[in-house]
Formats: sequence, C-alpha cells, structure tokens
Amino acid sequence: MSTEELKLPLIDLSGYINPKAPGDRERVIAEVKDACAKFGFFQTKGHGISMDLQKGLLKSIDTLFDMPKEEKRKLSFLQNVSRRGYEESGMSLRDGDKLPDSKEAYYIGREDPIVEHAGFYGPNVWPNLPEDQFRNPVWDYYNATHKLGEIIWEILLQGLGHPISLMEEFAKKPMVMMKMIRYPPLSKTLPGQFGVGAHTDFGGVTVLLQEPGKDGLQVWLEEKEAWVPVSATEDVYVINCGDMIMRWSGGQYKSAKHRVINKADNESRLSCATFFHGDVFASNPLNPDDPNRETVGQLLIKRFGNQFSLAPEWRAAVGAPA
Ligand SMILES: O=C(O)CCC(=O)C(=O)O
Ligand SMILES: [Fe+2]
Repeated sequence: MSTEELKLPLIDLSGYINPKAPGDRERVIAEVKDACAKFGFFQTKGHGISMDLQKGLLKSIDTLFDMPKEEKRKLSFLQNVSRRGYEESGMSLRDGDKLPDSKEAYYIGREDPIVEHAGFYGPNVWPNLPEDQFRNPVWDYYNATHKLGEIIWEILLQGLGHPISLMEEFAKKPMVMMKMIRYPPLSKTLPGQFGVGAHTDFGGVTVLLQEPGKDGLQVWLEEKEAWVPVSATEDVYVINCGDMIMRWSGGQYKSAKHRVINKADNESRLSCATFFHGDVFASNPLNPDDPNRETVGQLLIKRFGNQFSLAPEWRAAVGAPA
C-alpha cells in the first residue's frame, strides 16, 4: 500500500463538547479510543478553538521570528531555568540523527510567579513586542489549547472506563508547555536535514496547529511500516499521544513516531504544539489501580532531567535519583 492511501481519522469533537443527542459523547469517546489505539494520532474539527485565535497566534509567531537574530538570541531558553524562550535553528540534535533540526522554536508554559520545583513551574519570557502583537494573542491561544488538551485527556480516560472525576487531581496545576515553531524553506536547509527529526512526544496530549496549506508532518504507521503524510487543513487540528500515555495505558494508546520536512522551496512553515502533561504530583489517571505510583514530575525528570537545572531536593522530593 502506498503512503498516499493512508490517512489519519478525522474526528468531530463537537459531539463531545456540545452534545445534542444521547450517545453523542460516547460515540466521540469510542472514535478517539479507536484512533489512538491504531495510530496514536487523529485529526479533529469541532474542537472549539476559534479561527480568530488561530490566526492571531500564527501572525504572532511570524512577528516573533521576524525579529533580528541578536534580539531573539537575548531570549535564549538556555539562559532560563524553566526553559522558556527562544531556541535557534540547529540546536536540537537527537541521538542517531546526522544533522540537527532546522526549525527555530519559542517556548512558553504556565505563568507561575516564582520558579518552583527546579523550573517546572515559573514565569514566562516575553519578547519586547507590543502586547497586542504577541503576548495577548499568544496567551489567549495558550489558554484555549490548554482547555482542549484537558478535554482530550478526559476523553482518553473515559475510553478506558474511568470517571471524569480523576481529572480533578490530574489537572490541578498541570504542566502545559507550548512550542511555537517556524521551519525554514527547503532551499535554506542542508541536504538530508529535517525540520524536526523522527521522535515521539514525551508526555501527555499534544494539540498541534499547522499553518493551513503547509504540509510537512509525517506519522509512522508501525503496522504498515510506512510514513503517513498529514495534510495541513484550515481549522483542523492534529492530536497525538505521548510516551507517558502509552506507558500509563499499558500500550492501549500508542505514542507514534513522527517527523517534519518542509518541502516548500521558498516558503517557511509555521506550527504550534501545546503539550498537556498534567500536575507534576499527579499519577496515572488512565489506570487508577496502577501499583506503580510514578508521577508526571518523575517521568518528566527521567526524560528531561539533564536539561533542567534540577535541585537535589526536588529530585529527592519526587523520588528520582540524585
Ligand atoms: O510542526 C509539526 O507539525 C510537528 C512538531 C512536533 O512534532 C513537535 O514539536 O513535537
Ligand atoms: Fe512531536
């Protein structure tokens, strides 16, 4: 089968968000369960995020990355304990990759007044741009996708037969990171260089907006051993499950490998991923009887520990090795 014949399912979430008839919610829960079991990914409409928010966000991303290089470098995420701020093109190199990612990115997260837990919580770094051109549209968008991420978690846990009430603990003070991305045109990348090399997402639910018409995302379908291209359609979101979900669901939901190649010779590509991980002290809501009480924080440390400046007390507090 050629990859062109394979497609991710498109799920209308409005039946869950605004149910009109009995059974609407159950139908959506079953569709999401099926898609995440098969692909670990699906596309969605009826998600409740307005076009105004989406357009405002994409415009803000462009404004940000159009700033002079020196200005962007002053906002480097490497200088920030919470890893908020700017990541230059060429900074991400995964084990096994020959070349680093061509993308540039900018990270924001929960806006907590003080740095806590060695940086999982803390304030954001905002660029020196008029608030209505960046901070306001970006923050409004962050909150909307934060909500959508929570809704997807709710659906996922119900798909495994658990009550929504489990979300209270899980979403108390959730780690929600947002990554705004710009991929350079193909003509500006090295031969064989990816926008983002093949990877799985680390954690919980990813809510991904792609710039309409700018295809480039490909998802690995294990069963067919094929890369499935994902179209970038206006007002259609891509949702996927990270490694934490795969682990906590006992493999019932997949965390699929994916990568990005911007094939446009002369045009950049924008995207934005919101990662809803959950409260750092919360444990598995996909199996409340899981005897392994590992928390979101412990898993985050395992994966990103060497990237955050983790104080020994914090490692100890969550039972992670020093
Ligand atoms: O830009 C995209 O379409 C995907 C980005 C992605 O996979 C990631 O940031 O984890
Ligand atoms: Fe990803």
